[in-house]
Amino acid sequence: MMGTGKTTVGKSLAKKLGYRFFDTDESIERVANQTVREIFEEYGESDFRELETKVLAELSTLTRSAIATGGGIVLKPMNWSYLHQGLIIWLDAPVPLIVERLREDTTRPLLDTPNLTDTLTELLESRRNLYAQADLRLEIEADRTPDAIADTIIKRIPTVLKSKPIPPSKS
Ligand SMILES: Nc1ncnc2c1ncn2[C@@H]1O[C@H](COP(=O)(O)OP(=O)(O)OP(=O)(O)O)[C@@H](O)[C@H]1O
Ligand SMILES: O=C(O)C1=C[C@@H](O)[C@@H](O)[C@H](O)C1
Repeated sequence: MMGTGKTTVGKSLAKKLGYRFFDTDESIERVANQTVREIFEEYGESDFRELETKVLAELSTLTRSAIATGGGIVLKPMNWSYLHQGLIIWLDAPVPLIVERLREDTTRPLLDTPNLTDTLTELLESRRNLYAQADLRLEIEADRTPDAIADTIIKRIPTVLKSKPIPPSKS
């Protein structure tokens, strides 16, 4: 979900593990040479989602990488086959915390709304069952630093891997 810390925590996680870090939004912006907002405005959400799937397909072949995805990656069933190439982590932050973090942010077109709390609540509720398909769910509390959250993830990875061994990749 937007603003839960995927990019911030993902970078910390990658550093601690000695992995590379990628962000699907950033990759999309590089490929399209446009911002996410510009893509939404010029071509619409559907074209953005297609680009997102293409980028995810490429990133999912990489090994030793932490990948922060856009919060809407869960919407397309096809994306799940790519997500399942890795270990999927859901950062489950409460709406008031996301509101606090994103109040001043204008980069997310789905949040162009007069009532951020209502919009985020609706979005989260419509996606909750999809996010719940993740391999690991972490409840995000306001006072936890990105490093502390990354440490918790690292501690819990061995247990998750017992029920989901990650297949070797080609690259
Ligand atoms: N643990 C944290 N403590 C304090 N601030 C945080 C924490 N995690 C993220 N933030 C802040 O919250 C904002 C959103 O974080 P971030 O961009 O990492 O979220 P995201 O899940 O990647 O969002 P999106 O998917 O919409 O790009 C940023 O300003 C970031 O600095
Ligand atoms: O949750 C979403 O649907 C989105 C999240 C952002 O990271 C971007 O991928 C885009 O703004 C859409």
